[in-house]
Amino acid sequence: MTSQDHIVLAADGLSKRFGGNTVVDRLSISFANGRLHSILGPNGAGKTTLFNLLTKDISPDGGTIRLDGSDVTRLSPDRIARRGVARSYQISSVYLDMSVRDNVWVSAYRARGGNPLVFWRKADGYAEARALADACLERLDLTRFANAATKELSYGDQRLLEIAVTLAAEPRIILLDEPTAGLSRKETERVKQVIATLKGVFSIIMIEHNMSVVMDISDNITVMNRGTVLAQGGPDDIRGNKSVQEAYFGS
Ligand SMILES: Nc1ncnc2c1ncn2[C@@H]1O[C@H](COP(=O)(O)OP(=O)(O)OP(=O)(O)O)[C@@H](O)[C@H]1O
Repeated sequence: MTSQDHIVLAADGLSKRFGGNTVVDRLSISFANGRLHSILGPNGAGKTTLFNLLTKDISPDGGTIRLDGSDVTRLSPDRIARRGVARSYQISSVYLDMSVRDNVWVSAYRARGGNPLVFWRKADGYAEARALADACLERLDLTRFANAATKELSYGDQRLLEIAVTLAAEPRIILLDEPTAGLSRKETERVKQVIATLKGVFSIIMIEHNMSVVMDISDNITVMNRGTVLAQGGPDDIRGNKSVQEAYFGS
């Protein structure tokens, strides 16, 4: 077995209802180590709800979640995060008035157990958090903007900064929620290229509507519809899948 065969995160029979509405319906899915696994599906398919369940931001009504084979269904979001699962959100979560480096540094410092509000005391871990922040900026190709105010970045670079902030928690598994939403074609291309460089280093689960991004960089794709799995496979399998074409591409 190679390390890429190792299943880092898996859900089995996962369900979530809101009132009478079953939004995730006995869904089973697994994510392999170091792979980029995209989740596709029409609006309301249950993609974001699946993310919320995997990070335990909400609790399932049924089913189990396993992290490295052990049952984490009842763990808190904090405990899940401490075991290496981190998430970037659809809505921008960076502080616009802070410098680019400080945004990442705050995340690095907090993830290492420090309180960013007392950083001027130069508590233990300050220098390490700073080095980690700089490494995250480098990985996301943002080093040249480190001292700039975040509000001066293009929207595309702000989205990359959000990923840098996510990486500052030193996760093994990252969940990206529509990383190219609202970006121009050029910005989308840049974000796509940078995400591609994270493959292999991290296990990535990505909700994304942009079909060319998904097809170009994904190792695996799951298409969801009405809370269930409509199809799973590599980009070529999904492109050629008739029920996906009918349900999702409308042809
Ligand atoms: N907290 C909630 N309370 C009630 N209904 C909810 C809640 N969260 C999501 N839903 C409903 O669950 C369904 C699935 O929503 P979800 O956001 O998971 O879909 P999605 O596939 O991520 O869609 P999109 O692509 O539009 O983001 C929708 O009908 C939504 O209105």
